[in-house]
Amino acid sequence: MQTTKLTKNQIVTLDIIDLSYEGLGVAKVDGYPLFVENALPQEQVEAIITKVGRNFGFAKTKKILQDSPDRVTDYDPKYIQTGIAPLIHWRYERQLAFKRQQVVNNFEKQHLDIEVHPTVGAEHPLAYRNKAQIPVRTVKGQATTGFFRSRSHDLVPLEDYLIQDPKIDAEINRIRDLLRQLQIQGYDENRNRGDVRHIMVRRATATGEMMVVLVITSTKMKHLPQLLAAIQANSEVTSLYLNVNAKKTNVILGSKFELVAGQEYITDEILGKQFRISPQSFFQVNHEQTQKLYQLAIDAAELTGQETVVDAYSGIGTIGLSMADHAQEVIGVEVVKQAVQDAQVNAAINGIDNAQFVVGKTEDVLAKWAQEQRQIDVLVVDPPRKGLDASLISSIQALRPQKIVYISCNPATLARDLNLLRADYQALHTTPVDMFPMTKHVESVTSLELIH
Ligand SMILES: C[S@@+](CC[C@H](N)C(=O)[O-])C[C@H]1O[C@@H](n2cnc3c(N)ncnc32)[C@H](O)[C@@H]1O
Repeated sequence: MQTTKLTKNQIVTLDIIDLSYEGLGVAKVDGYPLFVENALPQEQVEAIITKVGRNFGFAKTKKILQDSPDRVTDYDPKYIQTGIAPLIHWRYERQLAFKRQQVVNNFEKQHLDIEVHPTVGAEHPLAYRNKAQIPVRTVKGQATTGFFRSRSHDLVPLEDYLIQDPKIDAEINRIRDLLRQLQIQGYDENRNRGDVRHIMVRRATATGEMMVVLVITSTKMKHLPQLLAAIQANSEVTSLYLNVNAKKTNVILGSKFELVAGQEYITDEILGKQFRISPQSFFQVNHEQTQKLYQLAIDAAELTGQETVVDAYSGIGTIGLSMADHAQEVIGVEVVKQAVQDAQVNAAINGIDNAQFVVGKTEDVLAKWAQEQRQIDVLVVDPPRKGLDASLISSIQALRPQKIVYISCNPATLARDLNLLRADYQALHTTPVDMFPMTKHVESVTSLELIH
């Protein structure tokens, strides 16, 4: 609670004592926490207060009075302002230690005593993202691409997105130029008007195949045939889709994808296997780090060839299919139907005949299997940020797989779930893997064993 009278726009001198999980510097004024943009631990900054809340406030650095020895100085502040790379001003080794510490802090909150290994860092912490969803707006009369300033919908024009595959950047810039030549307008969200809302591009790192999805407000827009023909003129675009989203909403994609040209999918390669990816399907965004993450999951499963492995939240089947050679059988469970169809095709193109994939919610499917008293030896879970459903924990306790491999993109829900499982499962260790360098996101693999 605020005891000192701080006010918005007040200039204060702050000693930064920590970094929040959001990547903001933490300072305290008479015990009142302030979260400070562009400030690092060990720094002293002059800052302007931007928001004063009941229990905490926000501030923005105006001047650094004392630098952290770990500060990186040669960066463009746009990458912090847009949230593209909120940790870019911190030495990469410090980012890795910070991510490990996030896991440790969350485990401590749940009184969990689990060994946390050092974060597995990336050799290429920039230019790694294989997927982009870039907003298109009209700025000064012409279609413009970029990123929104954090917590706003003000477009910051960009040409270099720093953490994206540069070939994706080039394609976005090329399409933006085509929009300008054809005088096609970007979306105006206040009036729900304009033609092109977003450009989504995915590029398979191993094969170079590129998928472009143009998100438009209506297929009746002017010059659409010319635009589509010009996009296809780049031979690297092997798949071109239209997605119509006419609604006044922040959701990027409409529900229907229409293939305009090329193949329905792009194909990437992970740990020597081919994976076809449809536009609706989840696919890990960092190719280099995904292979490390999956290898850790395979190692944690300690398969002998005899096991029934369940790959829950299986996406296009990447993890299950990477384990299939070492297991008796693999069953994937995934809620997105198109992703399950991709997974089935992926099993076939890799000549894998001991893997099947089921459409459904993991919590529903495993509840049914628990009732049927099915035998599962190894359960791999890779849920979204909200973690495991409470009912899934009960099903796991009924099914009692010998091993669980928990891949998590949110250490808070990971710690919550490990705590719920602790009576039945011992967590052996957790390894954070830096899937999203320069950002605050923390991915990890935890290995658990049934307590008999
Ligand atoms: C973090 S991704 C992991 C996908 C895959 N394991 C991989 O490495 O590419 C989570 C996946 O879970 C799916 N999903 C979300 N909620 C689900 C649920 N309740 N049951 C099954 N799948 C779900 C999403 O569609 C997504 O494909």
